Amino acid sequence: MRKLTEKKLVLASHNAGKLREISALVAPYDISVISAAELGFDEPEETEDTFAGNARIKAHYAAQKSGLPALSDDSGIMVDGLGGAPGVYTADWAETENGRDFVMAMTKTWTMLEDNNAPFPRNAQFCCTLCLAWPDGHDEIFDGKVQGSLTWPMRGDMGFGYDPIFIPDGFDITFGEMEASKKHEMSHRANAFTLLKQCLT
Ligand SMILES: O=c1nc[nH]c2c1ncn2[C@H]1C[C@H](O)[C@@H](COP(=O)(O)OP(=O)(O)OP(=O)(O)O)O1
Ligand SMILES: [Mg+2]
Repeated sequence: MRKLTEKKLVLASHNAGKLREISALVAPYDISVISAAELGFDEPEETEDTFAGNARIKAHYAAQKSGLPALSDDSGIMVDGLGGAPGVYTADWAETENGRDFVMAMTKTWTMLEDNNAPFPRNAQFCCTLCLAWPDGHDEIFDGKVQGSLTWPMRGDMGFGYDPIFIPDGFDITFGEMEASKKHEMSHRANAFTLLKQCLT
């Protein structure tokens, strides 16, 4: 396992919600971060069908372009009653002509569960793969998950994406209703980051 000796890191994401969360997770480590979005990098096409495959594409792309180590996040929600969909395609399900619409994507997800008469609890898991890549082509990969169930209607306006309908196991509030500091203790992203920490210390 390679450690990050550099004190500068590119966050290889264009998602403001993720950037906010990853910045907070990295904050204690005395590493200055800049996002691929701030550097004006375009988004590479996510052509793989696994979280790790797409995380690798994003991190290596930003590391090559910047000449700095880069950290990417590929994530999504896997819904049991939909055979694990939308999974790697979570962001794609929200795509419209006018950009992403997660209210539409969540409505579609719930409607499909209703149409399937899916039993309760409607279990789902958030998955996150973090990839730390260096300009020389080396990378380290870490996976995190959090189990929970889906609820309807949407609740809470904190967080992003599917947060308003996801209740993590052991709680009675959605990620949309949860303080960021609490989500950072137990989310899929936090769990992957706990493993990544070995590269930072
Ligand atoms: O904590 C989360 N809370 C709610 N929703 C979430 C979360 N984590 C991932 N998600 C959903 C929304 C996101 O759009 C998609 C991942 O898609 P994914 O391609 O990995 O990210 P993205 O395109 O939004 O940003 P980017 O690729 O620039 O990092 O899964
Ligand atoms: Mg993406």
